[in-house]
Amino acid sequence: DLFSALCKLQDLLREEEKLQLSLNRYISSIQESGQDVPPEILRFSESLKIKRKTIKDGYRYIEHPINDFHLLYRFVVEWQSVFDNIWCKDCEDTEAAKDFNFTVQLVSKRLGLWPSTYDLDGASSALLRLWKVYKLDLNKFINGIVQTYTADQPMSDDEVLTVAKFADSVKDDYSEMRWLEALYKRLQTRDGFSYNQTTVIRVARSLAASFYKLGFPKKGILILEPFHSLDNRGINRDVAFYLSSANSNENETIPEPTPKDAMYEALCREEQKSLQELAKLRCFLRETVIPYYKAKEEVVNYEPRIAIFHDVISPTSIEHLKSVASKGFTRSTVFLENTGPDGHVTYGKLDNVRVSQTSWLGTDDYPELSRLENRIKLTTGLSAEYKSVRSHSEKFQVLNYGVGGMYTVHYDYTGYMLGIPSNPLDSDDIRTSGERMATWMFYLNDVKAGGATVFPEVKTRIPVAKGGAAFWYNVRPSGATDPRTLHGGCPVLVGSKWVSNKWIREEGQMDRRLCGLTEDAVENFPKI
Ligand SMILES: O=C(O)CCC(=O)C(=O)O
Ligand SMILES: [Fe+2]
Repeated sequence: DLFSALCKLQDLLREEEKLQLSLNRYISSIQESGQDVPPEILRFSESLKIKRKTIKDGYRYIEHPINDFHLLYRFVVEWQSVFDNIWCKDCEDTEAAKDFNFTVQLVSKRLGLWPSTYDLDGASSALLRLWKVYKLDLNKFINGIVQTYTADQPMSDDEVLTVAKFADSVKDDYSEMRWLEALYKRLQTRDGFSYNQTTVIRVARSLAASFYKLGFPKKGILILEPFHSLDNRGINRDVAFYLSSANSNENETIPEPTPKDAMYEALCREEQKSLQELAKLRCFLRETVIPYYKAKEEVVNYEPRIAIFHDVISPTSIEHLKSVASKGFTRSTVFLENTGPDGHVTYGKLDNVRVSQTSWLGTDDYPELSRLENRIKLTTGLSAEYKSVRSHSEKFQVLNYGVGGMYTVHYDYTGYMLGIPSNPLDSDDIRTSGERMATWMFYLNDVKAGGATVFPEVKTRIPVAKGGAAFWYNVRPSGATDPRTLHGGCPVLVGSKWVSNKWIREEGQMDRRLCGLTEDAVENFPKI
């Protein structure tokens, strides 16, 4: 979906300006010829004027989840209905309509794919995810408020209903109820609220139905009570139905479902280590082979050791990485076997567990990146040299997550050890390089809210800090994979997130990391 693809949203924002200009031309030429413009088109054009006026900085606009939702909603629902209105299949198009349709076709060509309901579903799913993971106040969220960041407009009633309907479609009854409830509350506090308004009735009935679905018919009856005097047939029927299934021992509160990855989500919100454990963590200046260079190491977990190295990449290198990576972005895949309908097996597939854009950069194409490889070697003692066969490391993988972008918990190791037949479809460089022994991950920007890297098995959290890097071993000194390294990237709440992975392989580390004498040997790190 487009929701978390930053550059795609920027394209939409830019192309919308062209559509807007063209629509204005269409309206004035219809008016000049003395005809009437359909009122719904005039209404849309007026509201668009107001919405687009506040977009001064397009980049800042799409950093907010509610703005992103607005943008996609406009394309999938509102613009679509304008097109349907102006485009006339069986009649002779007027010059004005022809001109407008021509612009639409041009824009459509430039965008490649027009945003679809699939993308809007992705956007709804992202809003639900952010609300749940960060336990956002829903009344504020639908009004566009996330911490100190406010969207240009609150969500419209129809937009909130879209998210509730999506929750219903994926059988997330609890979320559907909460979103309808928040909308109903908002309607109640609005000037001119009245029980006989069609929107109010519609939302109240949907809310009552969702209470019923959750097994709380009495709450449904209570919601519909103020509407009794209307003597509305539909409402009366609903109430009679809920009455027939109500029983006296209905609970007061509706239990909130527990999430599948509760520790991941808790860590995304805040650190979960006890104060005693936190008190033992230390920062070190780690000696390197260069006498005057000591690496700033902050230990965030001892067993297994997970560290942040601060200030290991300069702003210039960061800009360079980002700019070359942007040219080659594709939607990230995960390393999964995927059997097609014809039985043909491919590796890597699109999946909602990993929502980001990816680009691979090697020293074969960008020799200047060897300086960064040297920096990693200097700091970790491991060789990060990229080679076309028996490589010591993989290419730099640059990732860009937009709002809602994330990577659910996973292991970085592949299960392919040195000397063991590996994925035959891997390229020569890494097929011959063994396991992903260690992960080095540069943080290339600051994220306004969200986006931490978290390790649920060891209750460890790495907040994003530009210019730093995270480092840990995915295998023990013996070479056994270490499941305690389970980790994930938290959803971006506001802003965007840029990181670059460098996976260090077994090959080439022979005399750099000692294997120890026992199966469970650990490195002799300084300990507190
Ligand atoms: O973005 C993050 O914080 C984690 C990324 C990650 O774990 C990966 O790309 O393997
Ligand atoms: Fe990872």
